[in-house]
Amino acid sequence: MTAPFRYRRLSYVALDVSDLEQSLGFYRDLVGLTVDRRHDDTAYLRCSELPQNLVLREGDTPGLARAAFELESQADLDRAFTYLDDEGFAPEWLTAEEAGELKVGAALRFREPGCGLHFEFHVEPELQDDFEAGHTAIARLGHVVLNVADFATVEGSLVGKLNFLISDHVPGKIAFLRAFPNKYHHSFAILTGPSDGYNHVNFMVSDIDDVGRAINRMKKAEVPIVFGPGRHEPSGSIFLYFLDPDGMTTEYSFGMEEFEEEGARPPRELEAKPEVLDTWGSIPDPRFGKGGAILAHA
Ligand SMILES: CC(C)c1ccc(C(=O)O)c(O)c1O
Ligand SMILES: [Fe+2]
Repeated sequence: MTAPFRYRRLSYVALDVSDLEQSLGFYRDLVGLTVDRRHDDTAYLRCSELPQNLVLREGDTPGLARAAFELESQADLDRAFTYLDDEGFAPEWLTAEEAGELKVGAALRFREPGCGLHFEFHVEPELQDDFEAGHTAIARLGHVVLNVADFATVEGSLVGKLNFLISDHVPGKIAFLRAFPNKYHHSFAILTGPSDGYNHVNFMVSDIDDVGRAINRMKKAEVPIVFGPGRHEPSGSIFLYFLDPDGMTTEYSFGMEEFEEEGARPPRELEAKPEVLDTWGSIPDPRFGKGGAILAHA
């Protein structure tokens, strides 16, 4: 462990979409998120007690604008700022107004140079303890995945500098990363690809029936299902992937391996073969994980 800060969890992801009304309808009515609030061209949706798990903004290019992680304390955030600055990540504090819009106590942002993604670290999100799920028992925002052209550099930065631990990997091709000391098998993953891009966002559901019901709901709404249902070997989860109105991929998954902070098993080296991605034998549609850029702006 090199960096002097501890993650609490993946808090939210921000996507630019081509048509806010259309995407809002998709993530609310089909994925099952709740719209918490809207300001101008931006909507804040949630599936948990956090003030947002997905931020949607209308923009010219659909894609991933940022991934936001909650750190354990203000002291972690302060140490992270100094460390990131020293390491050349050029972090910037959000203004009080921006942090207020996000309903967090304080926040910083920086751009990871290897993949170009903006990361946000924040603390003290305003929690709504009586939050109730909609038609789907989404437990939490699970993970976000990127396609990266320079896999070794990005993996080196995330693991060597930003406190992610490898839970499992296909060496040089896929890395499933947990945000230490968060217990979930992965909150972030990278796949090698010809160019940098957004692969998918995942929501973890707490009932296997939510996956089954989603198959029929998506089919009825003519939403393309692009992979699954199946079971991932790495995390052990049952999954389903489908496309949003801009062709960006969303995953539902049920179940995931958890790790203790101390004494966790070492990372496994997995083979680069289709059965690792789905032990039930389905094959991804060519559109899986292809829609959406990693955006130059946060
Ligand atoms: C097919 C993608 C890259 C994938 C593979 C495995 C898991 C898992 O073990 O949970 C995922 O979540 C994935 O998105
Ligand atoms: Fe996933």
